[in-house]
Amino acid sequence: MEKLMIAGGRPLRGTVQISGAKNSAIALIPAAILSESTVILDNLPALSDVAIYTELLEELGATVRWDNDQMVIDPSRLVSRPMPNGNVKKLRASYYLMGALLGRFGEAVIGMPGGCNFEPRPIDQHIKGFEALGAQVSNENGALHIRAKQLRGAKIYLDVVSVGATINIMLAAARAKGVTIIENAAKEPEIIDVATLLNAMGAKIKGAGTETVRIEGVDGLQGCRHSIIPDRIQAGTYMIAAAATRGDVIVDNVIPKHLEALTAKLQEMGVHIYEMDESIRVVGQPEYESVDVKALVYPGFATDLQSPMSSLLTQTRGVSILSDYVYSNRFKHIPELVRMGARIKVEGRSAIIEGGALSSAKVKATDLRAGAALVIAGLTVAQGTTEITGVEYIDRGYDHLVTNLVNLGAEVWREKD
Ligand SMILES: CC(=O)N[C@H]1[C@@H](OP(=O)(O)OP(=O)(O)OC[C@H]2O[C@@H](n3ccc(=O)[nH]c3=O)[C@H](O)[C@@H]2O)O[C@H](CO)[C@@H](O)[C@@H]1O
Ligand SMILES: C=C(OP(=O)(O)O)C(=O)O
Repeated sequence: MEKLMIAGGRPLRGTVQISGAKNSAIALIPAAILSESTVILDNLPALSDVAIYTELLEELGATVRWDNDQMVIDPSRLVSRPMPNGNVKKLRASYYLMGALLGRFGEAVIGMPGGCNFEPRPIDQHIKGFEALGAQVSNENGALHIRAKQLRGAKIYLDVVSVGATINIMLAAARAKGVTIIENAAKEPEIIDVATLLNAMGAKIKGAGTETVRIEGVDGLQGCRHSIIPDRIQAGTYMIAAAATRGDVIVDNVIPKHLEALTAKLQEMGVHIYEMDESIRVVGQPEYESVDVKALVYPGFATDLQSPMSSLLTQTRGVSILSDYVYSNRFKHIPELVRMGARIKVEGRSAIIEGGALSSAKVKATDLRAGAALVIAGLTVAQGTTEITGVEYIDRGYDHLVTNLVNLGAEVWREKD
């Protein structure tokens, strides 16, 4: 096991290149198996979740070649083998194998997914969708058995706006007979990315990115080449880190529109932001106003940026209220920030954050974005060294983190724990 060491207090300065989006990649890789011929994914991030997904596809019989930021997936020999345990339990997104295998073979046996455990992550809406398409679903010894003689298009109204359910239903419906309409669908950019890949494979999907997605099922899908969208959460994390360290950073290879909720909030605090076509420059200021932030479904403020944002809010000169309306208990990073001297109280789905300087401490990342929050906090601390354990969570979502931060002038390194 390794730990991350940060001697903070240095403003980040320079340019950081953002890789492809984790939350797209972990849906696009399973989506590729709906095809019977080779799919090439470009702009792939070098993340542990991607490595685990590669193994999952290989266990199912696919041939996968992953070189730098490109993955070549040949799913022609893939079979729908039961996957009750093992790698499926290591990541939340293994649940996309349910929709993909169901779409291609009419059956899937997949263990209940794992992933970052900040609070329960139900999949009832995914199951409701599969059932509406004509599948029979049963939970046997912790694995879902999903079978359909023939998937048939249906109208599905999601009770909650869910990224995972929207994508999973799209995957299965892509090869159903007839038309499926998903109402109250999630609108995240990663959903558009999956629909773009599927359409390039020959699917007929319209409306991805709106609350109504229409999928006309087709008999077969073929290979294609697709480039993954930039990771808006990594980009947002570097933007927040630049502001928190009073730095001056160009975050490059981004789609600025995907970051609008964050940009607006940073501007409200007093951070200077300059948007260009594919990059955003963030210029930190000596003092910031406190603000209230509500994490919501897209295009609202992303729940994945809520934890990193909490560290920045400790740098204001007032009291901020940070609420999460997607995951009401996603606050496991708060006790660790308090260990670093932050004055934060959690009340219901909100953290009440009083501005003030932080100090170095030994802290633990308990999930991916909690880890990002602690990195940002550590970067702001001028005295001493912050030690962060639980680096394996951070590796799920931030590729080349140490190199990127060092290139921006930070003093950060990894050590054996
Ligand atoms: C809408 C939203 O912001 N989704 C985020 C969520 O996606 P993720 O796909 O994990 O979560 P969903 O979008 O599916 O869930 C949104 C909400 O719906 C609830 N729910 C979901 C599915 C279901 O079957 N039943 C149910 O009740 C969840 O508990 C949650 O409160 O976490 C990901 C990783 O942190 C983020 O990248 C996504 O942007
Ligand atoms: C928690 C996250 O990932 P996952 O949903 O894949 O566990 C995240 O991206 O912040």
